[in-house]
Amino acid sequence: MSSSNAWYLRCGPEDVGESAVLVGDRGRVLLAADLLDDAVILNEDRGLTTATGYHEGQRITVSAFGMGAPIAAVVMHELAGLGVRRFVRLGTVMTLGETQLGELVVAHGAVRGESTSASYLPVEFPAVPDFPLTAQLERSVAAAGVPTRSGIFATYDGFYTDMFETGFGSRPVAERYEALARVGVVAADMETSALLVAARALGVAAGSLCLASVSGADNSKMEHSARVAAEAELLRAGFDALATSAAAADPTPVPAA
Ligand SMILES: O=P(O)(O)O[C@H]1O[C@H](CO)[C@@H](O)[C@H]1O
Ligand SMILES: O=c1cc[nH]c(=O)[nH]1
Repeated sequence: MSSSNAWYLRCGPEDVGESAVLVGDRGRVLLAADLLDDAVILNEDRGLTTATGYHEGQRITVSAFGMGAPIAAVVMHELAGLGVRRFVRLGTVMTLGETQLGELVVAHGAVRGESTSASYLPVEFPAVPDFPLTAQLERSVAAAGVPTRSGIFATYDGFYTDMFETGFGSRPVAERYEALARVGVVAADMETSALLVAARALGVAAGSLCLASVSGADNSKMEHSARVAAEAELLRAGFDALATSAAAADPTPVPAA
């Protein structure tokens, strides 16, 4: 490892690819390491498990941040500092509107209901993904043949205040979700808008592709085995999009490690 290690990720520029996947659950990094070629686990400090491997000859780093926008932005910021140029968030979301459990959902933008993005750019700035990377995500999901949908996400900080009706939020959740669904919001999560804005500030490309795993209408969840299978599809589609985008940006074949 190099002497220019990132503060929390504790790895250096030579340890990461130009493409990265950001996941919440560290178990998804271990699943990703199984799906990638020649994967190496780099770090498990603070649960920020990070691995680098290859997909279609392209080097891809996968990092887990746990939950929430502040730490997701820390991980993106450190990876960008190490030289990562394109990011895809591969996570889970809650359904809004017509979105069905089990669908893979591509973000065309996100409502900035979290606070982290304002530390990067003022609230007037839109949370929008990189458009070529997003178009590639849509092609990769379509090629995988899994049910898919694209639309606007809404991102929040408060799991038990903004996303679930517990009586502690400042506004009824169902009322807000219905208003958002009426104007085309298809999913809610806790990181997408922060990552899209941070990426614009950091000068890197970012997109978000997530599995709709929890219903925003009644809080029902996908059954465990179906969810595990769908998460593998999610990772494969994300890897395919990143590898295709990397190959288009630099047509020189990358030798395996
Ligand atoms: O599936 P991951 O990537 O963890 O993402 C989602 O799951 C967590 C909440 O259950 C939040 O981090 C949310 O955005
Ligand atoms: O309930 C959920 C499910 C996925 N993602 C979230 O942020 N919340």
